[in-house]
Amino acid sequence: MTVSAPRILVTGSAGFIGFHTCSRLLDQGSTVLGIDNFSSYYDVTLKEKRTALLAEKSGFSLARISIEDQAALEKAWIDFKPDVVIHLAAQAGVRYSIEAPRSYVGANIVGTFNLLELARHHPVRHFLAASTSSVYGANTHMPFEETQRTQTPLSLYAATKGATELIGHSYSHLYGTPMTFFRFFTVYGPWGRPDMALFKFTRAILAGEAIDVYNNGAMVRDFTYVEDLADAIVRLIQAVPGRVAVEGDSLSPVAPFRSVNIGAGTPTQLMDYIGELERALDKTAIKNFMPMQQGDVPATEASSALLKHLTGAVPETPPSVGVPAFVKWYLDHYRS
Ligand SMILES: O=C(O)[C@H]1O[C@H](OP(=O)(O)OP(=O)(O)OC[C@H]2O[C@@H](n3ccc(=O)[nH]c3=O)[C@H](O)[C@@H]2O)[C@H](O)[C@@H](O)[C@H]1O
Repeated sequence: MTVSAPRILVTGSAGFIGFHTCSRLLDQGSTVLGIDNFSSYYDVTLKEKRTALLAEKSGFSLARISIEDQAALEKAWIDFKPDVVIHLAAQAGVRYSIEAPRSYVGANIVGTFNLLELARHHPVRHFLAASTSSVYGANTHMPFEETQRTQTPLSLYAATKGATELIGHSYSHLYGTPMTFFRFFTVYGPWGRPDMALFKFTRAILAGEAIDVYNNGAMVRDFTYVEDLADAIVRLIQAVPGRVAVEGDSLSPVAPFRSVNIGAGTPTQLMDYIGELERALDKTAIKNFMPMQQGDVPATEASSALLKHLTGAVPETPPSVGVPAFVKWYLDHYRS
């Protein structure tokens, strides 16, 4: 699939999902401006290495700025003149939002607001932004459909992401900006985030250390392989919200705005995910079973029907393929 919009501004380009998204866009011939502040939330060398790979591709440029720095952001935006914006920069992590709540308000609320203000004054063809499956919060009706209520977040992380969807909707209504908010479901794969389960477990198992297994392992996640996710993001660029709703659509009745799940709809038990990792590493994990953590949700399962309607494809890579792919990358990256 080709991307007709040639100039794409991607925030969070040094991040896990930003890196994979930029990589795919550049391979398809787009011109990409990456924006990233290289936050020290996790190992900055990983972000530098991802960026070095992007810099080898033609069409990529980088602005090392924070989305909280409105003046710097505005200059970068005006100089680049994007047709499309893909906003992935965020303070991520569900459980860390208990420890460091203020960083979530700054990056997620203020940062997103700055970008929306720029889209208001310098219109783009499509503004796409990352939200999360965590917005479904206390909902228990599975699969999670985009038309469900999302008023019961269980963490500040989820609350800030839900708030950006609401703020986005108001701007889409007021200024006519076409907007799509992606709800990601536990994304994993090569170049992954060191604060997430797969990376933490791999490091611990290889070091002969115990892994912490929350809620005694009684957790379910609709894990999404990152290559599938990047493919869905790129396809959704073309699905500019208009006036006509498709079946099961979350399209706003008053604005060119929708939220869409990016998930496979094939949930996996946490213990099975750990089992895939043990097989890939050929090592049994020492397991430290722990209680439920504050802010966590016990289960997620995406309805992928809307994504299928909009793009013709849904994530298909199962953990039995994706987990070994992560392990191969991890061993190549850290053992060479
Ligand atoms: O889709 C989302 O809404 C979120 O996905 C991701 O959150 P999670 O689903 O929590 O991912 P992840 O850490 O891989 O934990 C996976 C499972 O392992 C459990 N888990 C985790 C760590 C640990 O040490 N032990 C453990 O049992 C853990 O309790 C969970 O059951 C993103 O980080 C987040 O930014 C957000 O986008």
